[in-house]
Amino acid sequence: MTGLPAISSPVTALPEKVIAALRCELDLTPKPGLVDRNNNGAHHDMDHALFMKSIRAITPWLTVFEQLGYRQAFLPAESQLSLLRPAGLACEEAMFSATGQINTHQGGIFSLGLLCCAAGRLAGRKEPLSTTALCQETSAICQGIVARELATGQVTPSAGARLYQRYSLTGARGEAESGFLTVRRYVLPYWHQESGDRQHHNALLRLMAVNADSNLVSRGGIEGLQYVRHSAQQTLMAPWGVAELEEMDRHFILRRLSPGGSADLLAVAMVLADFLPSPPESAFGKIPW
Ligand SMILES: CC(C)(COP(=O)(O)OP(=O)(O)OC[C@H]1O[C@@H](n2cnc3c(N)ncnc32)[C@H](O)[C@@H]1O)[C@@H](O)C(=O)NCCC(=O)NCCS
Ligand SMILES: Nc1ncnc2c1ncn2[C@@H]1O[C@H](COP(=O)(O)OP(=O)(O)OP(=O)(O)O)[C@@H](O)[C@H]1O
Repeated sequence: MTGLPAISSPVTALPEKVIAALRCELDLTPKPGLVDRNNNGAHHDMDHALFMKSIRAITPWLTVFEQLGYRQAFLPAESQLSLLRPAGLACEEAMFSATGQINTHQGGIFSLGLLCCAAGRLAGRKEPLSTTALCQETSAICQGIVARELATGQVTPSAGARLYQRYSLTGARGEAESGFLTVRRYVLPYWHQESGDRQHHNALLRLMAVNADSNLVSRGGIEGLQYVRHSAQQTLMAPWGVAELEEMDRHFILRRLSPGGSADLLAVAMVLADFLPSPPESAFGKIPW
């Protein structure tokens, strides 16, 4: 698949929610080591404007992923990935051509593209969209991907495959195959503890504290990953705010560390959190009269 195929209107709200999440992740500022409105984090080849271009290039493909899922909803989940992949690769190509071959969103396209496809499959079978259903469907689509593409070493040599062989890191594939377990276990249960930007900063810190982010290892080795995890854990253990995040940003930039995998999972969390039930009114300390 090269050019964009003819597409009709989206059948679910997922493509729209994904675009909103990508924009929200990008605009969230400060973000340690990552591109945001203040700076380019640990990156020399990309900035906020380039990310915006990348989001525009990705946008039409999200409906393609959703519609592939919708039309193939009754095919077994295990046959879906190979049918989705040509569109995923074409979307990556559109991103690379919009950014002058800079990798702004490869991980994001993979994780969020799968969620769009999962939503399409659920809608095609007239099943309601929920956090659990979307995660289960994504996991079903990706069953066996780590064993097939990383464990056998058959995948074309990618950063992810090398890191699996050396450190058993399963990266974006492992997260998707687990049905985004890191997000479900470490982020969503705490989503309504905060609101506004602080809600998203809290989620990003929680992700950085636990995520086996292969980006960090390919840039800074296992020590780089440990440094980021430790730094996020320490920040969460004391009162924190923008000043602490800016301090982390300075340290990550000095060490050239960019938690790109956690940025991708933050966007995944934003999409999934939209399906969480609203918190009970008492959670906002409402006076009962
Ligand atoms: C799986 C992909 C992304 C391969 O990449 P690679 O081997 O380099 O994997 P790896 O996991 O190391 O990193 C890729 C990107 O994922 C993100 N990432 C890294 N670690 C994590 C993590 N723990 N959790 C989530 N995302 C992560 C980062 O942004 C990183 O740049 C991919 O290019 C691919 O298979 N593309 C084909 C298109 C496709 O199948 N699309 C399907 C859905 S549309
Ligand atoms: N705001 C963000 N800033 C930086 N990276 C992000 C951001 N949001 C998501 N990412 C993710 O981080 C990944 C880019 O990371 P990185 O630049 O380390 O990868 P690379 O280009 O493969 O490696 P390198 O730059 O070391 O050659 C993208 O695939 C993207 O999905």
